[in-house]
Amino acid sequence: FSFSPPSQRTHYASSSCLYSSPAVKENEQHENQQQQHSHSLLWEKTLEVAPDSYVNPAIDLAIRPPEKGGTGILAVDDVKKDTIVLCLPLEQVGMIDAASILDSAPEGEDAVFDMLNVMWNKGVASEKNKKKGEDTQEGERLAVLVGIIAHLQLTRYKDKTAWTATEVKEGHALEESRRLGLFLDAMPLLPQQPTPNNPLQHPFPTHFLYWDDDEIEQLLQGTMAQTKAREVRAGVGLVIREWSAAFLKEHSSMKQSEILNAIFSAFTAVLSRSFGDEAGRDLDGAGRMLVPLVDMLNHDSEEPNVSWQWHVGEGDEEKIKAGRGDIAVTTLKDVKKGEELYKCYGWRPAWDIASSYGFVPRLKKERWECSVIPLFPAVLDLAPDVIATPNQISNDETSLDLLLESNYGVLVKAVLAAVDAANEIEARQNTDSGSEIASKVKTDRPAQLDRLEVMSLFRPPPALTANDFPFARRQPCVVVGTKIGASDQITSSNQQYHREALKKVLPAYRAAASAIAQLRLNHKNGDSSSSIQASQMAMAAASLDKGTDWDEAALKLIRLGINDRIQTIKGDGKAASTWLAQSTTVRRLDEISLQHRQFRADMSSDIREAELNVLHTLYNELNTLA
Ligand SMILES: C[S@@+](CC[C@H](N)C(=O)[O-])C[C@H]1O[C@@H](n2cnc3c(N)ncnc32)[C@H](O)[C@@H]1O
Repeated sequence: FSFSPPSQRTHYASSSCLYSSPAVKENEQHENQQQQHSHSLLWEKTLEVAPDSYVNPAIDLAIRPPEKGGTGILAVDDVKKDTIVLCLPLEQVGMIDAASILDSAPEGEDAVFDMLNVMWNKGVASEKNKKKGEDTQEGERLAVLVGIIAHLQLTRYKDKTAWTATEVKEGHALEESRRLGLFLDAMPLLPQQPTPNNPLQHPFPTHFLYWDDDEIEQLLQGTMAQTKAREVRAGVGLVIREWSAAFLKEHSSMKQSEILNAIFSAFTAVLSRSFGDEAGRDLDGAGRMLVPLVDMLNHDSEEPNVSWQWHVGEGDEEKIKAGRGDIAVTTLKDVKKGEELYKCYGWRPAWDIASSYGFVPRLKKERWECSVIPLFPAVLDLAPDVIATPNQISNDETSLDLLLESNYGVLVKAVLAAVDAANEIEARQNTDSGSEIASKVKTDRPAQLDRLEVMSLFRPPPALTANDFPFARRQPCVVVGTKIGASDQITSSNQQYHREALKKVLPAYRAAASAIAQLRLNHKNGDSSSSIQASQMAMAAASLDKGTDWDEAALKLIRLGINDRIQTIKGDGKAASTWLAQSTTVRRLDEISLQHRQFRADMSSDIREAELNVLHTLYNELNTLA
């Protein structure tokens, strides 16, 4: 990519038009030029106002043409391993976190801050009273940060575009939006109304929040990305409803669509640029914050060459807790002149990176990926004769399926309890025998995959019973991850990872097999209302129930489940091309919209491919196990 020194740098695009067409119309050029300077301005100004900041002379900001991925940080000279290349004192650089901005907001002055304060305090209170195993309130606190950004950006927009004094109210929002102005400018925002000459363009067209509903449904059909995208979009819908009164009050002179745009783009900014607060300052480290400059580092999970950490002297823990530490970026290896600096945003599978960051990392050699396998796949195919005579099958299938459906909560809890029991036994056995290989895999595996997670996907109603089930139902799935390679080559260490991944989820399938057996039995005995006995499932999962060989049933369930997933994800493999073809024939879209569609179609293929890769890999391994 091109890089020119600061004095004569060509300013291309900020993240706000990362993916938009390089062919800018003339009447948009002035506006874009303003945006084009935003990252460099921010870079220079941040360092100027933060006298204790440090930038190694061997690095500089790289602003590249939009098609090359926007801003990044470049080594302009060789840098040795373990060198600090950037160190920023949080106190001086204008970082944004919810707590500090809300703490200084005077009560009763501003309806948006008041509302966000209530939401924040509710989150904090429930976090404190949280029982073990309950979900954290991270989503809500992330939303509060979004609300703050949207509010400050709208205020900044009015302030910058010279609205009248009555429309730009003096107060905390105006002060903060001026203090953080350049940082806010470097985030995506699109408050203007579309006009025939200036169509509304998405500030971040690859982000799921900007896909159309039919794109989510058609292109992502069956993938985990679809579930995640639906969740994020539903969450945004909920907060918008909750926030609309306060936002309309504070920004009464703005159009509703402008407020909506600001909230949407603030969501993409927070999802794609915020950090977890590792200092634990904000209750268990669940709070998020935005830090300028450090947020210009792009992602590489396979070969990151830098990492960031809190930088404090001995005895400075109190400083970190109060959000006054330095954030330091250090090289992990020797970096050559001209190379870009990449950090790893954390181990996250393709669908997850896509839903936060709006891109799918390309696989260069091997990486951790995950997919889900249904716990109760195609239950009805298992052995219908056990529950009914052939001519009763369709009715009885329906009722057995209903039984699974109505026992959903109990089932999932029982499966998790069963897995805990099995893990305890395994842990005891491991301490006795001290398995070296197992412990190597344990330390290498990303923490997310070391715990078993059950999540819900939606599945369409079965064909036979569509009339009885005109609604999509939840399907409990187990998250399974393994290391996959860019090629088909399976190294022996990879094989070990696949095997461990299957071993990890086996207890869940033992429990599921036991549950299905119990439900069938109840059903056969005419007792369709009894719930499943968790204790029995736990015994089956841990193979304490010596009388039954649940392993065979469990392996069969996994195999069926993997097949089920492969068919669902593959089933719509043609969707992207059909859908793209419609763009020109049916929809007659303009060039930019077509380009965005192409981005989305490509992303969806990458997401599908990553999930299918995991599933095929595990299926092959299952065959060697059996
Ligand atoms: C924290 S920002 C990094 C700076 C960003 N490039 C910018 O222009 O401001 C994260 C965003 O950068 C882009 N990004 C980061 N790593 C990337 C990669 N490996 N490939 C493509 N885009 C990437 C994505 O748009 C992502 O949402």
